Amino acid sequence: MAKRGRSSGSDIAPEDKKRVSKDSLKKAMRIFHFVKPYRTYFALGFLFLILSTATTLSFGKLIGEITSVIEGRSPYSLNQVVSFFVVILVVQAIFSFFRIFFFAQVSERSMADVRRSVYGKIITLPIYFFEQRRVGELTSRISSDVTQLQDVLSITLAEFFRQIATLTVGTVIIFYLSWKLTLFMLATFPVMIIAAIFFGNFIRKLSRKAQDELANANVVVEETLQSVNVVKAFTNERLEIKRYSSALQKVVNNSLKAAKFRGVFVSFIIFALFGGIIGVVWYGGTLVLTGEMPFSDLLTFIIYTMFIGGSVGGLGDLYAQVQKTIGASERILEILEEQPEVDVVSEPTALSVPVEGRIAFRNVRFSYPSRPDIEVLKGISLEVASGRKIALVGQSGAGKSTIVQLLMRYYPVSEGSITVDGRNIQDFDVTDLRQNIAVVPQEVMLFGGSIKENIAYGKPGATDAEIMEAARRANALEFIRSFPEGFDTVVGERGVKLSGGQRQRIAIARAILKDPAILILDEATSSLDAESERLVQEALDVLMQNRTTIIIAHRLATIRKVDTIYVIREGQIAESGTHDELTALGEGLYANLVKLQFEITE
Ligand SMILES: Nc1ncnc2c1ncn2[C@@H]1O[C@H](COP(=O)(O)OP(=O)(O)OP(=O)(O)O)[C@@H](O)[C@H]1O
Repeated sequence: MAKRGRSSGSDIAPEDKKRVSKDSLKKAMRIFHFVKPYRTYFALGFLFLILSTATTLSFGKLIGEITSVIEGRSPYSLNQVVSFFVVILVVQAIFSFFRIFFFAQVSERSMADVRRSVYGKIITLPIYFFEQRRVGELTSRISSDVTQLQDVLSITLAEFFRQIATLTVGTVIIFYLSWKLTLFMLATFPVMIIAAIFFGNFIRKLSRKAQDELANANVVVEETLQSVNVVKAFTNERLEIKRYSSALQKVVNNSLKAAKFRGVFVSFIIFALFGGIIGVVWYGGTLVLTGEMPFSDLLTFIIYTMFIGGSVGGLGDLYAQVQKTIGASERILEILEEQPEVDVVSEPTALSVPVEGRIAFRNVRFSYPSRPDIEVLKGISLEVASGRKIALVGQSGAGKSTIVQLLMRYYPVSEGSITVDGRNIQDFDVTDLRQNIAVVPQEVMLFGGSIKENIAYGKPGATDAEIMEAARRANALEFIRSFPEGFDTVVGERGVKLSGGQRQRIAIARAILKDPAILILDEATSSLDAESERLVQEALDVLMQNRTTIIIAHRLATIRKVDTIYVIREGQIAESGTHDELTALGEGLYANLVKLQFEITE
């Protein structure tokens, strides 16, 4: 029944070329409301950031002071200054520790909150949302986009502040030391700033492209590992390696191109920086020689100039970080703003009146949101009285699964209505509705965990006795007991592989435990051996008792006893009636299907 989401390459990552405008910043800032609960930590972190930056900034002055002592122009002794230096170093270390400690508190906790919210939102979104996205794209929201935000909180923000503080305080200090030399030095800066902005932008675009290419390459890995059986069955290992290699080659080409420009950029900055320093040393030396400036001031000046140069160089990088973060937070906010279909915030309340399970489809028309031009259901009307059983038969692609997906409210109908107990399903709380429906799917999916946990998925919190009783009624007790660990046997990806029939009986046990008014059976297309078939059929008979049941039937032998059979053809009901009525039609569709299956099984 479950169809895999259609994936399209075009929507892999919404473009990230966000300009750092006032608007985009303001929008991205909304993500900071996740920081609010931790604002005390944040304030403390910031305080220590200011203190540690101030102590770092004092190093330049201290080195100047030591030179002053050597020149014999200081009232302090060398030991005094050096001891003070050591004290400052220790204090700086303590400040830095607390800065990191408090910022980590904020970033780790708030980002876990972001991840929780994003996951909570994603899992409650309607099915059609997942058909428009790749799973990899969604997981990268929770992993890499949030990591990007986390980096900003833990590193970038501190760096940004440090650079700005260094820039302003440093400039004030050097102005104070010698305005002439400062003006001389500042002459080199505009060149660097213009180059930084120009190159920075360009390099960022290139890196972004390389990142996209890497994401594309990862999609190959993800898809093929997920469906490794298919790859192997078609012996397409070589083909996939080739596909991955060519995707990787694109990554390498792009990254190398970006690296070339980054190399030019960095060497230019280094050249300009040291060129500036040489110029400053030359001019400063002249000032010292003419007696306009003491040598220790020149040394202090040079150290601060280096500080300032470093922060200007770093600002370009930080700008890129900020841009990336805006992109990341916009993508996260986009998901957070989606409309969920399930409310997980308020406690679920029990329905005031239990559902009886009367189902009616009235002239239901439907197109999948991903393919609005193709009408899959073209006016389906059917009724099932409470506790009755119907079967949907018809060729593959006729629309059988779609009918039950609409009943589950995975998608809204385009026209017409579906009612349960006379009430439109749109008016139900979606959780209430689905709590009253159990599905035994074609392909039973087991979660990694014990058999007990897998059965309890039908009713979280069920007691051991309830689980065992459900397993017994589902004819599953015997095979479960045959495992040495019994109910604690781990199944799923890393555990014991269960056979198709065993998995189905687990699904039946789940449904028995859930005890819903409405049951949907999607018959497995692959047939089981006679013994398994008997066990499953017996379990199903138990499960179906007193429940409204819709069977998506592939093997007609199993539906002889149902109350009404609906033959679906191209989204319409072509025939309906009991098995006997329909076979009596002679040249009818159902009669032909029966003949066909009969011939095949013969
Ligand atoms: N999620 C989807 N998005 C778009 N089209 C879909 C989706 N699921 C099914 N379809 C299309 O809707 C039509 C009906 O599919 P449906 O799965 O309901 O058929 P079915 O009768 O259950 O077939 P089968 O017996 O093979 O499961 C098909 O043409 C199918 O391609």
